Amino acid sequence: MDPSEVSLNPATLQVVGRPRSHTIISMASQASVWSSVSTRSQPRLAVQAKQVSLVLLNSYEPVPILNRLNLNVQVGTIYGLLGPSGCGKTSFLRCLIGFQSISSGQISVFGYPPGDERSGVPGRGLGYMPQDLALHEYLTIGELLTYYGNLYLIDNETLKGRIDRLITSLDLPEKDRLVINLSGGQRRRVSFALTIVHKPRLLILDEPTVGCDPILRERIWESLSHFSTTDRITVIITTHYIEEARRSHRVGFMRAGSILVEDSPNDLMAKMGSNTLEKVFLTLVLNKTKDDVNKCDKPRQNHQTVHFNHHEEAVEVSDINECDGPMQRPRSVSYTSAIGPMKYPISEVSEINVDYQKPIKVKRKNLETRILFWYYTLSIVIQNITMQIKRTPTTIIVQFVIPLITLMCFCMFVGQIPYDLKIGVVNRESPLNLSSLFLDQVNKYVFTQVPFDSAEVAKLAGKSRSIIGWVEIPDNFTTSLIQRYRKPDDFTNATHMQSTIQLHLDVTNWPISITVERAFEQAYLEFVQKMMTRLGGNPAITKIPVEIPEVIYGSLELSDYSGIREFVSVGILVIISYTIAFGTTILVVLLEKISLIFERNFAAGVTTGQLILGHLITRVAVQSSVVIVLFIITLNLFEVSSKGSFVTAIMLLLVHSLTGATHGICVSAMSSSLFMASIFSNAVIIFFFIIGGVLWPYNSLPYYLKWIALISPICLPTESLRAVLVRGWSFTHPQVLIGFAVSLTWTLLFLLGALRSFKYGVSTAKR
Ligand SMILES: Nc1ncnc2c1ncn2[C@@H]1O[C@H](COP(=O)(O)OP(=O)(O)OP(=O)(O)O)[C@@H](O)[C@H]1O
Repeated sequence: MDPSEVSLNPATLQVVGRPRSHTIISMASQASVWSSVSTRSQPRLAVQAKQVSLVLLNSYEPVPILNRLNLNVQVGTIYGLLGPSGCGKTSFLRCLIGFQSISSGQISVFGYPPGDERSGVPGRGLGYMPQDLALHEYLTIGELLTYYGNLYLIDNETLKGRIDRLITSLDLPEKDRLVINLSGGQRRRVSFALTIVHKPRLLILDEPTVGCDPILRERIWESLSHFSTTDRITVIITTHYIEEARRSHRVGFMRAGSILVEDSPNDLMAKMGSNTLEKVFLTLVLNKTKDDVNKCDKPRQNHQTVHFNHHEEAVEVSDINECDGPMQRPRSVSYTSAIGPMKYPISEVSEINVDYQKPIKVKRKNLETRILFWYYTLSIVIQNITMQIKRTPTTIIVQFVIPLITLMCFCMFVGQIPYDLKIGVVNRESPLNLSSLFLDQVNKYVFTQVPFDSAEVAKLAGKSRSIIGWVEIPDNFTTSLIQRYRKPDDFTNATHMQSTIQLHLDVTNWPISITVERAFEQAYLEFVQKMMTRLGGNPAITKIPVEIPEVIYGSLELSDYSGIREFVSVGILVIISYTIAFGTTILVVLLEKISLIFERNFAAGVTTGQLILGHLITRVAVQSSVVIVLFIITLNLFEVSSKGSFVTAIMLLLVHSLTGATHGICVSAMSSSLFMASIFSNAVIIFFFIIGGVLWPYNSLPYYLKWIALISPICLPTESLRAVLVRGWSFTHPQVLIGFAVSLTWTLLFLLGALRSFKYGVSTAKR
């Protein structure tokens, strides 16, 4: 029989499940109800796992995580999933919710496979409390509860009432307190409140009591008992506080990916001859094998009497099933809580739980309704992210200020002529000669001339880098130069040497040495023209006989250096708009992913597409303003041409930011830690920066690298932006279009990569 077809009415269950014998069942004891029911009728199962195996692929080899795991959880019971750290509890829960696909076996949740809409899991039928707190730190308690309440489609009035009741009964601070200002225990209570705000029919709690004080732990267990007893919520809970799991109706002990044994805590303790569940745990997990346990699992001979009184906080077990050996002794176990009565009765929480007696009905939604619902959820996600962005204005300021400072620094010095360079002068001629005329022409802004008596001393200064080089002028320079000019046919080697100015340079700094060479060439041209005038020659013959009467694109007014600035600054603009979007997206998305906020959202029924789109839309909205401001500053302050359409240029930069943001989401989806993401992203960005034609024309790249550069997300979009700005090409020009095409293609690829990686998690299940 399909478990989902069984009536969920607790009254029916009690009738069906009433034992024929003289078993006494306390009304509060669902444990005994279920142990009786299970022997007499086919119970309705909330969760059933049959022979479930999971193998994950890490970087080196397949890792078996779950191994033929079998587990049954009946509706309206608390199931304690116990086991040593790393035995696979969380992995199983993730499979159950549908976050992780299993390698083999079968799981059904309320009769359907995980992820099936009819089970309501993930979605409104599930309350999932992940191991981490998974809370947005910059939202208030009220905003968080409202966010999840809206996702679960609770109407405003009802939600308001529930939030108030949850705050009171879980003893939370006022609802406009930011989560970041809460204590650890308060955060855990908020996390618990988010899990139950929508009256789910299945609660999955992964170590909800870890790090909680005894009062809080008691409160959580009290709530769970109430939910299962009164409201027939099914609870699956993992915990390392083994003794507290005695309040479950059934516990399953896991080891190495499979369930060793499943039973009610009292039965287990009796069978194992132990008076604490912790001893059972140690015996099972450390010493015993499954066979040892099964030896004791003989048919029950005695009736069972269980008293479980919530109000007195005591459990008594007597006349326990008999078993061979040490298991035969009847035992009486009592568990008394040291906690006094709760400040707020749990019934205040329970008031919100009413309607999970019925299976979730999935109405056939038409396409239009589905699309509307999809956009409704997306809009809630966007509102939530926007609220967080508003709460952290410093991050927006940083997004503006850091690129602005970078760009300003870049434009302030890249392409500017170096100045105040100390150059040594060894002039062997007497003053008032042509050598002095030459030295007068050397640019005084660029060079400070430092006279030296001999070449040896100048060389020592050059070696110690107190000067960048020195000029040496021979003692007979003027006479030899005039002779060279007047009698070029009578030109000897000695004349050549005597009429030559020698420049000794440190050429390790390329821009500096180029500056020196150019400055001296310029000084020499000016010197020769002045000399011609003095000697009665025609200065016009000293001009270089090559002219550029017109330019196709660009301007000759730009000096060499400002030309470099114009070339590189366009690339820098592209890199900044890409990397800021890339970096901030990685930070935001990866932090949400590793703090399990994404998991909580998925569990609430938000899809990967909605989360990705929500982040993309908000990121690009913030990024647009950054890009526009930077672009305007670059154009106006730093001599960058803007011949083409402003709108086309901005559009190119925005599409480029979008590529950066999707790249960030893709890296976040594939990374499991910030460390891994930062290593990966730094490597990628530096690679793109170097081969993307930002610093130097990509045409100089070796042939095979050129092709890699051309298909990279930086190179062609940078060329397109240059084409728009410097040449004034329009949107329809093929070289501009190709920039858009490359950016959009990469955006699509990154999106697909992100969707795939988020879907399958960091590791892929091997079938
Ligand atoms: N993505 C992964 N790739 C490879 N191995 C993984 C991955 N995730 C978990 N594991 C391994 O799977 C095993 C089970 O992990 P899981 O988190 O399910 O254990 P657990 O029982 O919940 O532990 P704990 O009680 O400490 O939370 C561990 O050995 C863990 O190292």
